[in-house]
Amino acid sequence: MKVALIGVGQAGGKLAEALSRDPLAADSVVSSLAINSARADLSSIGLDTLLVGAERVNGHGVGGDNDLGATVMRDDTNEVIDAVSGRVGSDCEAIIITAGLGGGTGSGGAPVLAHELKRVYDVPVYVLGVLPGRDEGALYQRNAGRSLKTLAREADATILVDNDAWRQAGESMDEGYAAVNEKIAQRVGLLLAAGEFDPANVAAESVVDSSEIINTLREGSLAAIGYASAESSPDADANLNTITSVVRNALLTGTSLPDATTAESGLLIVAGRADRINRKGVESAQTWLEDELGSMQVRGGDYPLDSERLAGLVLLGGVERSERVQAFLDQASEASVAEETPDATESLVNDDLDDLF
Ligand SMILES: Nc1nc2c(ncn2[C@@H]2O[C@H](COP(=O)(O)OP(=O)(O)OP(=O)(O)O)[C@@H](O)[C@H]2O)c(=O)[nH]1
Repeated sequence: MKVALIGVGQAGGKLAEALSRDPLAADSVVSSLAINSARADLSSIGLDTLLVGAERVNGHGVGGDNDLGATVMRDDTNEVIDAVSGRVGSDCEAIIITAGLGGGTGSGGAPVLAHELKRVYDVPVYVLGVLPGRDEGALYQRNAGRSLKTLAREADATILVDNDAWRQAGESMDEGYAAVNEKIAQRVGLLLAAGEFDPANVAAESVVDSSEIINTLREGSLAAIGYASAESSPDADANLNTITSVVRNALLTGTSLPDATTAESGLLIVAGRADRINRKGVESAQTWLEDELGSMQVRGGDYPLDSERLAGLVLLGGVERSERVQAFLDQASEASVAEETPDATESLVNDDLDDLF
C-alpha cells in the first residue's frame, strides 16, 4: 500500500523517521515530511522538514498547549498543503499522519492537518497516534483525550499506540520511546508491504491488497495493530500450532493497545516462507480471531517473506469499546472535569472532553 507519511511534533517526527527507515516499508512509503513548531526538534530528524508557527512561537514549540498547536497548524495551512502537495502522487493510496497525542504540536496539529487533507485529497487519511503512558501527567492525558475525540471525527481512522504497551523495567525514557517506535515501524511496515498487491506474486496462496486494509479500518474510528513471530519448521505440517500460537500472541500480548480484544473487524496476515505456511493453521487462527474479537469480519492473507520465522500480524478496526480506550478516556476526562464517564464510545461524542475545534 503506497502511502505519504507526515510526522507532526517531536514524537510524530521520530515515528515517521523510524517507519520510513523500516526495510519492509521501503517500497510503500513514497514520501515523507516532518512538521513541527520547534526548530531544534526538526534538526535531528532525517526527513524533509517544515517549521510551522514561526510567527507566533519563533521556533520554540508550543510547550504542551494543544490549542496553540492547533492554531499554528491552522495559521500555516497554506504552506503545509503546498509542502504536502508535491508528496501525494497519483500512486498514493493513503496518507498517514504520525503524532504523539499528549504534547502540544502533534496533539493539536494532527486533527487540523487531517481535516485539511481530507478537504483536498480523496484517499483516506489515517493517524498513527501515541497515547501517553498512565504515569504521564494530567496535561498529557487531557491533551490526548481532546485530540483523540477530535481525531475520531476528522480522520478516517486512528491507529492507537499505547506508550505503556511494551514498557520494560529499567529502561530509560528515550530507550523506551525508541523501542516503541521500532516496534510500530515493524508492524506498520509489514502491514503496508503486505498490502502491496503484486499479481506476479505467485508464491502467496492468498494475497492482501490495500482495499482490505482500507475496509478493515473503515469499520470504526479507532484501530490497533498486533504482531508476534516464532521459529518455524521446514515441514509445513509441523507449523500448524506455530501459526495458531503466533496469532494468539499477536493479539493477546503483542498489540499496540493492550487489552484491545473487542473489535468490529480484523485483518490477519501470516508472513513467512510460502512453503512453511500451514493452511489449516491459518484457517483455525482466523476462526479463533473471529471468536475472540466477536467479529465475523476477519479478513486474511499471506505475505511471503524469506525468513526462518513465521509471523502473525493483526489489524483491528473499531476498538472503541476496548478496555484500554475506556480506561484512557476515563483518565482523560478526570483530568479535565474530575468526572467518570459512562462509556468509551459515548466519551468520544459527549461534552466531558472539549473538542479542539
Ligand atoms: N512513542 C513515542 N512517544 C514519544 C516520543 N517522544 C515523545 N513521546 C510522547 O509524546 C508525548 C509528547 O509529545 P511530543 O511529540 O513530545 O510533543 P510535541 O507534539 O512536539 O508538542 P510540544 O513539545 O508541546 O510543542 C508524550 O506523551 C510522550 O510520552 C517518541 O519518540 N516515541
